Amino acid sequence: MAAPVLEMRGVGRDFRSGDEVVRALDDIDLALAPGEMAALLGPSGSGKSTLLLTAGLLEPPDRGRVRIAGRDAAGSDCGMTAAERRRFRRDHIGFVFQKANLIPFLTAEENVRIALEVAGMTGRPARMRAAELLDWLDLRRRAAALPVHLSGGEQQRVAIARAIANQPVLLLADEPTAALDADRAARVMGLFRRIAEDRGAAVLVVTHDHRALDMFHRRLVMQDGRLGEAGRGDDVGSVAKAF
Ligand SMILES: Nc1ncnc2c1ncn2[C@@H]1O[C@H](COP(=O)(O)OP(=O)(O)OP(=O)(O)O)[C@@H](O)[C@H]1O
Repeated sequence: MAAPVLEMRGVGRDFRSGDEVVRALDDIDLALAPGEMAALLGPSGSGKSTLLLTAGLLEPPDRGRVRIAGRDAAGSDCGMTAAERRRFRRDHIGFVFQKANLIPFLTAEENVRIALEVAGMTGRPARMRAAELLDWLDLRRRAAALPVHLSGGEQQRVAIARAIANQPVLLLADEPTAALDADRAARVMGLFRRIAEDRGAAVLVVTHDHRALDMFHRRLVMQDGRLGEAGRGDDVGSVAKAF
C-alpha cells in the first residue's frame, strides 16, 4: 500500500457534560491511502463529526497522534505551532459541509478564486484555475451567478470546487448530500470518487445516505466513539452492533 495520506493512531477525545465524561473518540486507528474513498457511518452521537474535525486538524486530540502526508500534524509531541498548522491545513486539506456556506455577495467563480488567493495564487493564474475547476464540475455557464441564483446541487458543486482548489491530498466531507435529492446526491458522491481516483486524494465522507454506499471503496462504522469497518457484503447495522 502507498504511504497513507491520513494516519490516526490511538486517537482519543473526551468531552465533559456536567459530571459525566463523554468519550467521543476511543482509541481510533485509521489509515487512508491516496485514491481511497471511505464512508463514515454510525448513529447520531457516535463520534463521526469529532473524528472528521480531528482528522482535519480543527479539533485537537486528547490522546494519540494524527499524521497527514507523512507529517506529524496533531498530538501532544507533534511540534507544529498553531500558525504552521493553519498553513498546513490550508495546503493539504479540503472541507465540504452539509451547507455550501458560499459567500453570498461573490459569484460562483469568485467563491472559488478566493480560496486560491488566500493560498497565494492571484491574477491570471487564479482566474484560469478557477475556470478550469468550474469546468470540471460542469459549472462553466454558472460562473458569473451569485449563490442565491444557484440550485442546491450547483451550490454544493461550487463548495466542492473551492474545497479542492488548492489540490488537497485529503478531502473531508460532513454529510455533503443531506440537503440534496437522490439524483444530485449520487452526482456529488460520483464527483468525490473522481477526486479520489483521478486526483489521488484520500476522501472521507460522513454520511447517513445508504443509497450511495456502492460508490465507496471502504465503509467505516462508528459506535460509541469506536471505529470498525464493514466488509463489502456486511450489513452496516450489524457491524456497528458487534463492537
Ligand atoms: N464541543 C463539544 N462539547 C461537548 N460534547 C461534545 C462536543 N462535540 C461533540 N460532543 C459529544 O461527543 C459525542 C460525539 O459527537 P459527534 O458530533 O462527533 O457525533 P456524530 O456521530 O457526528 O453525531 P451526528 O450524526 O448527530 O452529527 C456526542 O455525545 C456529543 O454530544
